[in-house]
Order: sequence, then C-alpha cells, then structure tokens
Amino acid sequence: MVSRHVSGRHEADLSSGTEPVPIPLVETDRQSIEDLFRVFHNYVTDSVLPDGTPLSNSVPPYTYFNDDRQRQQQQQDSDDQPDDPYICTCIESSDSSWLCTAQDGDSCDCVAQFGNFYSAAQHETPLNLKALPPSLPLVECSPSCPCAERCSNRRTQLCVRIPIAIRLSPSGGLGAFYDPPNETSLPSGTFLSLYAGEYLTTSQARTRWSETPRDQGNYTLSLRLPEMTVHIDPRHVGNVGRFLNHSCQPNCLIEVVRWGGGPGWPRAAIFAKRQVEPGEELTFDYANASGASQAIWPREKAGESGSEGRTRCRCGAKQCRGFMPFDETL
Ligand SMILES: C[S@@+](CC[C@H](N)C(=O)[O-])C[C@H]1O[C@@H](n2cnc3c(N)ncnc32)[C@H](O)[C@@H]1O
Repeated sequence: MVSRHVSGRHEADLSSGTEPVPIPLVETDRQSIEDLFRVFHNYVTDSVLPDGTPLSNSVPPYTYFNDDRQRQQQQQDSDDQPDDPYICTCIESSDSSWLCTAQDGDSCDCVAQFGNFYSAAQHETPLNLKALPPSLPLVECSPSCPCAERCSNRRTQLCVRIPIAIRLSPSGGLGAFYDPPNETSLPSGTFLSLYAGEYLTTSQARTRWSETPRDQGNYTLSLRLPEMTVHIDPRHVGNVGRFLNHSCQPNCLIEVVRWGGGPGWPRAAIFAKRQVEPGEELTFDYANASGASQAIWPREKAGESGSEGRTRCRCGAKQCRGFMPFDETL
C-alpha cells in the first residue's frame, strides 16, 4: 500500500494504485486500522470467484443457478463456452477517429436491445434514476464491444473515478466519505463504485458465515435474481464498496448491472441516490439496497445489545428503524 502526507493528514491508497483515483485511508485510530488489516487482504477493482478467478474470465457455473432446469441449461452452456452473442456493431469510422454510436442512441445494437439509462455521453454524467428498467438487471454495453472507453453506456466498467476517503464513521467502525478537493456536489445518479468481493454460492456463503467470528461484522451482499443467487463477500477480498455503512435514510443505492446481454455475471453497482455534499458519508439501505426491486438483501446477524438478537442500527437518521436488517435465509 502506498502512503503519503496530504495537507497535514497521513493517508494510504487502499487500492495500491489499481483504481483511477486513490482511495485514501485517512488515519483513524490504530485499533480500526489493525482490525481492518487483520481480515482484509486484497483490493480488487472487480469481483472474483473464491479461487481467485476474475469474473471477467469466467461464466457463472451451474452451482449459482436457482432451480434444476436452469442448472442443467447452464451446465450445458458452460461446457460449450458460448461467446457473448451481443457484440455491438455500432462503431463507425469518422475521419481519423472511431465513434461509438451508443452516444446517439438507436444505431447502437446494445442500446436498441437493452436501452441506455445514462443521461448523456460523458462518463461523469449520471444514471437516469427515473428511467430504470422495471425489472433488473440494468444491461450495459458489453466489454467485448470494440468501442472500449468511448462508449457512454458502460459506466460501471470504468472503476472508481469519484474522490472517496475511508475514515471513522459516527455509526462505528470505518465508513466511506465523499471527499472532493473543492466544494463540488455529487449529482444524483453518479456512479461511485461496484460492490466487489468474492462471489459465493448459497452453500459457500452459509459455511463462511458460520465460521465468521462475531466481532467481524457482516459484509455479505446477496443478489437474488430470478435465475441465480450470488452472495458477494468483500471481507477478505474486495474494493471500496465494503466500507459503505447502512443507513435507514441513505444517499446511495445499489443497482444490479449486467455487462452485455451474454451469459455473464450480474454486478452490484453503487450510485448516488440524491445529490451528495462534500464530506458526507456514503451509505445505502442494506434492507432495500436497490431502488428497482428487493433483489438485494444483505444479512446481519445477532449482535451487540439488540433485542431478539438483532444488531442495533447507529445510522442516526430521523427515520431510523432501530435495528440492522436481518435475513434469516442464510
Ligand atoms: C459493509 S460493512 C461497513 C464497513 C464497516 N463499518 C467497517 O468498519 O469495515 C458492514 C458492517 O458495518 C457495521 N455497520 C454498518 N452500518 C451500520 C449501522 N448503521 N449501525 C451499526 N453498525 C453498522 C456492521 O457491523 C456491519 O456488519
């Protein structure tokens, strides 16, 4: 990890240079930092399988699928290693440069098929939260399309580009804060980061959870889609997403996103739910993480001093529900 001094505070880039912008861990108390590095070993910009295989190098094995017919179909597909059938042909030559027509809308194959939910062509421009598809997931253009970073419909594939610092949170432990160098607000709908970690099957997640010491908290975010269930565990391997705390009145939300219409993995992407001011802590509602559905439901286990074995919520929101969300299915 790279350390540096910035305006009197000691910082280290948690991403070790792998993100386009550094993720400073602003020195907090020694105990929090020791607690963090006791369990957190690897920063990744995108999720991996438990054996370390990057998601982008694999298709979901049948073990992640919900019922037997889907499992059999997936086993067949995985054996055949199908190509992504949605390679876009929108790219056009324009004098000396290549132009991805996702920026114009209809002439892009991916946009015609799945839509473009980003409100303009520049990468900084936000997700149009009012125009989301009625059912998950949101589908972006495929990473295999040749238009690469020029494509305006591939926002969540571009890693972290927003200044985020990790420091002590009023709700306890560490938290992620919007930390720009000036007074610029973050527009509603801005993409912040993926929620990246190890992608576990339900039985792997159950085993992990039963072996997790009580004092380590819960980091597992569950994506429950009609065809498959994935549990994202960023406790040991993950990205900046693992530092976002729960709030009953959050300023961010999670959308399930697919990269291309092929047989790929769903990703969990964190967007600003409203305008965020400099210095605000970034939070999402663990119980209803997505604005579009109840597909995501991270779990929290019996914890300190809660009634009925529930963990007390310390989000401090006016409409705080009192306890952390709890999912009994794992
Ligand atoms: C995804 S982690 C968030 C980062 C964590 N605070 C840390 O220091 O690594 C989730 C854990 O943070 C704690 N947490 C998050 N939001 C909380 C809240 N509103 N009240 C109490 N604890 C919270 C819980 O222990 C939970 O298991």
